[in-house]
Amino acid sequence: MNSSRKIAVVTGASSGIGAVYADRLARRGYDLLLVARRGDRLQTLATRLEQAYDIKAETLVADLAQEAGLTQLESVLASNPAIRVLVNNAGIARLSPVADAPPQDSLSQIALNITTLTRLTHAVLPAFKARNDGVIINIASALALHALPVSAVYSGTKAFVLNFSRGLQQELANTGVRVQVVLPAATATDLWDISGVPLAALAPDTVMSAEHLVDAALAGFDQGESVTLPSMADTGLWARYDTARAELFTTMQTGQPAPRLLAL
Ligand SMILES: NC(=O)C1=CN([C@@H]2O[C@H](COP(=O)(O)OP(=O)(O)OC[C@H]3O[C@@H](n4cnc5c(N)ncnc54)[C@H](OP(=O)(O)O)[C@@H]3O)[C@@H](O)[C@H]2O)C=CC1
Ligand SMILES: N[C@@H](C=O)C(=O)O
Repeated sequence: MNSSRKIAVVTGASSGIGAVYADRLARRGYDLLLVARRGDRLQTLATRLEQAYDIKAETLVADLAQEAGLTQLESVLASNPAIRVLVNNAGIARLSPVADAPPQDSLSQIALNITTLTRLTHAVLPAFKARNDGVIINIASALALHALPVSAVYSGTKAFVLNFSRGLQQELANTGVRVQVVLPAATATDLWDISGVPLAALAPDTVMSAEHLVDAALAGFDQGESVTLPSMADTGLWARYDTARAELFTTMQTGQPAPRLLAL
């Protein structure tokens, strides 16, 4: 993924994983469009990266959970032919039982983690396909594969990101457009404290740094992985999981109720 003056767009670049993606893509020679709500942080990062890597970094201050901000970024993505990479990273977690949370907590996760990611993908795909070139990196989560009593909605949104990405990978298989989906496990970012579960409550040895996470995810990209679990050492585990998943799907195509479920 080296480039000469192509633009990478990183959503949620004002902190955490997105800020590290911005750094690493700048290091690879990309110009950047950094997007988030906190413009001061975006600008500080943009200035640092321009100086460090001799690239151009622009910022777009936008609330991607609101129509105005999302539409603004969609039109940039659809109209700037230099954009070759989209990192769909912006996301939030609100970790609590559904019964204890206001509906807005669920809706805000669905809006940013699902709707925004989907709309931004729609916005870049026509140009990527027409050029037969482009990269979309979607940040899901280990919780795409797992649900906790406090993560029903968050896990649901990340399961969407995983399945959306895997469907897209098949749709784009015969094109030059690559989609990578990344499933980080716990990573040391601000997300936790904002989510309602403090980072300090996690066992430190279960938490990866954002730098290690992004470097591992990009190493997975470079090695051709389409689904990257950055903290998973045994790739055979994923292979077995995915084989079992595919077998399950195939064996469900019987057109008949399973024998145990036949009415007595
Ligand atoms: N940390 C972890 O353990 C894990 C994180 N992830 C995923 O990684 C991604 C990045 O999160 P992470 O770096 O951890 O968390 P951070 O809270 O550090 O970063 C979230 C980013 O999203 C931006 N953002 C939040 N809301 C909006 C909005 N409405 N409009 C635009 N931008 C917004 C924030 O910027 P601003 O507030 O300035 O708008 C910030 O830049 C998320 O998708 C998350 O689900 C996945 C697995 C594990
Ligand atoms: N963001 C973390 C939990 O809420 C995760 O995705 O693991």
